[in-house]
Amino acid sequence: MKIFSAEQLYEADRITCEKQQISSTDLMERAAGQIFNWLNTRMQGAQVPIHIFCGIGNNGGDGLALGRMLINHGYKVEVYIANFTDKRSKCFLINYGRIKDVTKNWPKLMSGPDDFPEIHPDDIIVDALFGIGLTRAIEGWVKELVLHLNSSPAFKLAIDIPSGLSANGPVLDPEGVVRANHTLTFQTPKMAFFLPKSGQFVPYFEALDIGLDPQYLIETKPMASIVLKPEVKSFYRQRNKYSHKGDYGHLLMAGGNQGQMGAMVLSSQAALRTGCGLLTVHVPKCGLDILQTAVPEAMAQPDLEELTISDIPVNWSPTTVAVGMGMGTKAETAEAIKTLFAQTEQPMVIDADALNLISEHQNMFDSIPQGSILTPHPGELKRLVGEWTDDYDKIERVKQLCEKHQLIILVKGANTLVIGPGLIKINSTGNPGMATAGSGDVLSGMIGSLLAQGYEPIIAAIMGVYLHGSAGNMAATELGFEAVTASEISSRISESFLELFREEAPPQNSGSKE
Ligand SMILES: NC(=O)C1=CN([C@@H]2O[C@H](COP(=O)(O)OP(=O)(O)OC[C@H]3O[C@@H](n4cnc5c(N)ncnc54)[C@H](OP(=O)(O)O)[C@@H]3O)[C@@H](O)[C@H]2O)[C@@H](O)CC1
Ligand SMILES: Nc1ncnc2c1ncn2[C@@H]1O[C@H](COP(=O)(O)OP(=O)(O)O)[C@@H](O)[C@H]1O
Ligand SMILES: [K+]
Repeated sequence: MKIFSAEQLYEADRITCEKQQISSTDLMERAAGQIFNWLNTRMQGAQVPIHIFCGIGNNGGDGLALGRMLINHGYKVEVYIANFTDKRSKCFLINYGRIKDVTKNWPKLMSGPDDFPEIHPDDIIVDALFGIGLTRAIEGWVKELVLHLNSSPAFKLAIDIPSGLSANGPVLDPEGVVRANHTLTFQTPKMAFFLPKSGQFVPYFEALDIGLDPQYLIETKPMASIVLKPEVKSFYRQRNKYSHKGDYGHLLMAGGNQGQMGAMVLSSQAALRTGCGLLTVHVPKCGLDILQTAVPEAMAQPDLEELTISDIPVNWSPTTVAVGMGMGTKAETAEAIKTLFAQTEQPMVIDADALNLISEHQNMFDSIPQGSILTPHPGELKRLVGEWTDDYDKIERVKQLCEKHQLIILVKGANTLVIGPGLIKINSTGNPGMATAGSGDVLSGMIGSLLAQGYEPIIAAIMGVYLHGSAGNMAATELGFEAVTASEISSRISESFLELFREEAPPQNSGSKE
């Protein structure tokens, strides 16, 4: 599913009106109609007071149109207008006129806190103050209005986007954002819904189809896109009946040091469960017994050193390499990584301490094989790209690095981003239970395994992140967030593959007869 910027959505609106020969007020009517349908389906005429707070732009126009539709269907509605300027949009004015035609209870013009209404906890608030046209932080008494709404426990429904959030820009004032319980957004979700600083204001959203021009939506390159099951399913490659383990790649995994051998155990198990044909694990001598005992399927290649990694021989040409998990950052390890990069041309997975070493020796960037996948967690990412000012600055820094060195870099967390040259993919699986030690090691093993099986690096990254989150979701469903461990995620990798092919149950017809 594509994510468009506010600018692209305005363009889509314009083209839609042009091609479908409708006015922007007609399009607004369609949009408000979709919100009305959503509410009407759920409320079934219930006389719960609905307070609609409108701004003076088109988001406010949506609110007015919705108010009219609800009034026409007998709902108990109060409409308020934040009358902070005379500069009202055309569609707002048209709908302001139209609502006055259907009710004597005209919208109440608010010009300060004295005009704020009391809201009962069981009422419903509709937030139509600002949409994607927000250009600056909400200030003055309008901000006080936002605080007033936020102080109410009433259910808050935001139209298009919670007021105070920019569709694709940083949060300007976290206090001045409507804390909506649910957001009904038009056509496609907005970037803000998926990034940590702004996403927290959008706990639940639904995208309502308002019939924007399909050709524009298909042909326009989005700013990002969300990875959903059908896309991942389309990447999956069926196994050939006559295949053998040599067909599924030989992954070399290098890492571990005294006290952190578990990382390699987790990665190795995850790699095998993700389907690579052969796995060789390169660990310091002290890790040999641990690995051979915990992961009997893997071959082990001991380092020359007892406690750390000092060389990673690849003269036997593994299909690909995943390096860095629990590896430590000793000087001899840095040398081993440099040699590994110099001797390898194929893309590899680079994680954890290998990333920390690259941060310390920035000239190593030049020798990373092109197409490699870097899997930093937020701390490692900061060391790689420097301190960012906001989520968008973070993305920009990562994009530049990807483009400069032709790399794929993950921005891990809720909604992990997979960023490659010219592309941003947003993962849709995963949960806070996955914020647990070793969960990233499982992910590196999975991506390394997919890479070894011949999936293109960008596909391996997207697929690995999706399946990892899906396995985490199944673990959380069974265990609850707190009890999710990296091993529990790993043990559900098989389920995450099977789930790709599970058909959704058809909707139950509650009115059906026996
Ligand atoms: N046909 C269509 O186009 C459709 C559009 N649709 C709807 O339109 C919405 C976008 O509408 P919009 O562009 O009118 O912007 P909106 O968010 O209502 O506010 C803009 C106004 O607020 C002002 N302003 C901004 N920030 C401010 C601040 N902090 N404090 C104070 N003022 C501030 C700004 O003033 P300015 O920045 O120019 O000074 C301007 O006057 C979209 O989200 C969707 O709901 C749907 O109906 C589908 C069809
Ligand atoms: N709140 C969250 N929601 C979804 N996924 C999360 C969340 N927190 C962490 N994760 C996922 O868990 C993994 C954690 O990786 P990382 O921090 O590298 O773990 P470790 O270093 O312990 O192996 C990442 O894949 C990340 O996307
Ligand atoms: K809004």
